[in-house]
Amino acid sequence: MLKDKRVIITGASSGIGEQMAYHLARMGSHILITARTEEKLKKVVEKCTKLGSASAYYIHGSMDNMTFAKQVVHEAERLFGGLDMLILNHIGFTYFGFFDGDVDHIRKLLEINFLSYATMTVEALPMLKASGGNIVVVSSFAGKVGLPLTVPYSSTKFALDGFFSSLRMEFHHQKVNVSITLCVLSYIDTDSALNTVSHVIQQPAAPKEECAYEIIKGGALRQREVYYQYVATKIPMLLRDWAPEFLEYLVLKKLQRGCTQQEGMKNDESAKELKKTRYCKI
Ligand SMILES: NC(=O)C1=CN([C@@H]2O[C@H](COP(=O)(O)OP(=O)(O)OC[C@H]3O[C@@H](n4cnc5c(N)ncnc54)[C@H](OP(=O)(O)O)[C@@H]3O)[C@@H](O)[C@H]2O)C=CC1
Ligand SMILES: CC(C)CCC[C@@H](C)[C@H]1CC[C@H]2[C@@H]3C(=O)C=C4C[C@@H](O)CC[C@]4(C)[C@H]3CC[C@]12C
Repeated sequence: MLKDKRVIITGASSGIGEQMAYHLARMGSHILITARTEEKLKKVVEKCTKLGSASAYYIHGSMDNMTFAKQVVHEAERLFGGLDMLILNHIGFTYFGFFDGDVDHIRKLLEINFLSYATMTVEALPMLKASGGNIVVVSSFAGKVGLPLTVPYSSTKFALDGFFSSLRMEFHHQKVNVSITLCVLSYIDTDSALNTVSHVIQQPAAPKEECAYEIIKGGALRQREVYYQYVATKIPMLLRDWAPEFLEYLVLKKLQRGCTQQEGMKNDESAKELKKTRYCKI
């Protein structure tokens, strides 16, 4: 289904985005990837070409700049003459820890994680309407359920649900033949996730390769939502709607247990660990 399709993937220099690029390359798609780090993008493009992509290009820049967000879409138009799939996946740098009161950080993160998604969607819509294409939005369990330690991040992911779920309904009503797939992910074993939270979160992380495949499949099949890993995200979603207090109790109990363990730490090494948990890169 994806052979010769023209696809943009954002945040594809590492992690799930990088894996999506490799899957699409094997399927023979035309690929335009983007992120900030040019050297990494170059390597991903080289690998995509070897894997069999119909063509592979990159454009580097930061998604806190809406002019750049639009430029990425224009580049696809220039290179491919149209677009079949827009995969929105990048996220900006944030901390994994208790909310520190920094509202400017929320504003900045909203620009990268949310406003650039809306900007690219608006810009790409004429091409997607012409092709009857797909918009794929990578979100998180933290974009469906409020979780401690992720206040700014979670806010941006909830915003995506509001924007894209509402837009999807308007598309149905207006008979716009563009699908919107929102992906609700659990903990995935990307380097950045493992570096950030593996010392805090005990549950195992799911494989990024399979995760990337499920996201692409959901987009190509025009599913409204993708849940990965299915059980780890779907069961708590049922609790969210039918027993919210019970879900909150389970999450808080986990957090409480983690904090008690940390408070019990006395030596220097453990104190360092605690500091890491409060202010970590996401
Ligand atoms: N891993 C996980 O456990 C989970 C991940 N997700 C979601 O999956 C998606 C991918 O996550 P993951 O693969 O782990 O993340 P990574 O950190 O591996 O990848 C993030 C990508 O975004 C790029 N990026 C970072 N800052 C900017 C910026 N300012 N402008 C443009 N691009 C930027 C990075 O490249 P560069 O630094 O070169 O710009 C990189 O390519 C995200 O939407 C995330 O929310 C959801 C749930 C769990
Ligand atoms: C029923 C539950 C208690 C389920 C809990 C699920 C928890 C463990 C899952 C759901 C969403 C996940 C976070 C996420 O969305 C994105 C990122 C960005 C990445 O760079 C670093 C890891 C991080 C913070 C994930 C950490 C693990 C989270 C909180």
